[in-house]
Amino acid sequence: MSNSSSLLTEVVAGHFLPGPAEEIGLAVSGGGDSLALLYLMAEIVKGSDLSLRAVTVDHGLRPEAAEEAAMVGRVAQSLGVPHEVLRWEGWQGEGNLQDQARRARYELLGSWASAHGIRQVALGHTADDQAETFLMRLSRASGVDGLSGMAPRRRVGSITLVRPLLEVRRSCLRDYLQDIGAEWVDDPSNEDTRFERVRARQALVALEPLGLSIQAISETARNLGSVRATLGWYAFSESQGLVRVEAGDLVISRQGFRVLQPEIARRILSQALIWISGSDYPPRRRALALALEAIRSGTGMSLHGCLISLSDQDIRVSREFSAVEGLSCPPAEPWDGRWRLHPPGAAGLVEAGCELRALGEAGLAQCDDWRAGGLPWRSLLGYPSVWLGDKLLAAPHAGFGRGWRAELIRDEDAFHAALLAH
Ligand SMILES: Nc1ncnc2c1ncn2[C@@H]1O[C@H](COP(=O)(O)OP(=O)(O)OP(=O)(O)O)[C@@H](O)[C@H]1O
Repeated sequence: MSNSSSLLTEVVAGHFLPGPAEEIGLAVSGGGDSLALLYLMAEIVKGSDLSLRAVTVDHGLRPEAAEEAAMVGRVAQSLGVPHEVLRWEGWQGEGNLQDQARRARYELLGSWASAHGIRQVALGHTADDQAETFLMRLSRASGVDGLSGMAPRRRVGSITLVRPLLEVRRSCLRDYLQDIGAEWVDDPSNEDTRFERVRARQALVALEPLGLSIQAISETARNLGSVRATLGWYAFSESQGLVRVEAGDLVISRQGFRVLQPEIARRILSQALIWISGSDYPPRRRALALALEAIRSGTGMSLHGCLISLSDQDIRVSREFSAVEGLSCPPAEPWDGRWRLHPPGAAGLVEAGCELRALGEAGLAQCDDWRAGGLPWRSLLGYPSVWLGDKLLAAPHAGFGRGWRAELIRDEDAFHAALLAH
């Protein structure tokens, strides 16, 4: 092994410290970076308690994709690594293709890992990817969170995504592949200047003479990552004493919120809106600034499918009725991604044809005892209830219909913990 490849092996191995026997997942596209990762990891696990399992997602978008996936399969086999191909067939021909393909890929990877009991999945992102992302985010005037770029480890549901090459240059991996006589595939879209990432890559070449090197930019992203983690920690620690869950609402002490540093207040409010709405993304910075201003001046507002309302003591964030007005599902399914309703009785039998919907004014008008639960009227409109056609059968939060029980899927701990991760 040459000096440079033993250094590379050491860098990658540093991300998988010795521990109990474990199978590590590897997402390999067929591109040079993740293929190099496959070779390096195969070297690292030799004689250790670690084993590997590789996967390629075929998005079915390019005719060559199936052959590329088969090529990865051949390499994996030659290294004694089991390999599978997962196919994505979800493209409807509308919206942002790259974004949808990426989301689908992570979803497929997550279910694949869970099905194999894999807890860590390694990805081939490099320092170049990090610098490109930084530049793209800079053009959107991102804050600390956006500019921190990708983290070397990130927990997503029950798996941890590991990026052992985040400090390694792409050119270094190409040299390594050439040294060992390996082949890889260059995706033609990597040259397509219609993509912002490709334009960022070209701009980085132009910036290099100014000293704005990939190394320097990815180091800046790393430094900001450490600031992001610190801010997340402060937001987490403040939120423990300030925020509580009341049924499905988040209630924040107004007095405590008022004296928070603006950045910490922004993080807590942003996370509250994500937690209630179930959205993958935070609200836009500008919208969030308006909401913070509305809270400061004592008025509420609607944002991100949530209602922010104020009382003398509290800021209450609840689901906005209009965001869930048309939502219905069978009683056994989660409603709005955040509620499970359990029917009365041990057998849990449910009348045929009934469904879960938002309570709304029509439902609430039938609930004489709605005040007993202590939730404000406007919040209650967006709570789940059980209907048979136009007939309200149960509204557990409004004291209507016996025996039905509502359970929150994302609990209070999940709210606080998410502040650490974002
Ligand atoms: N189709 C895919 N199947 C499996 N893993 C993938 C796929 N596409 C991307 N990945 C994973 O995500 C990482 C980053 O994706 P990106 O789109 O930057 O990679 P790429 O340019 O397609 O390939 P590479 O990073 O391997 O050169 C890859 O290194 C790989 O680990």
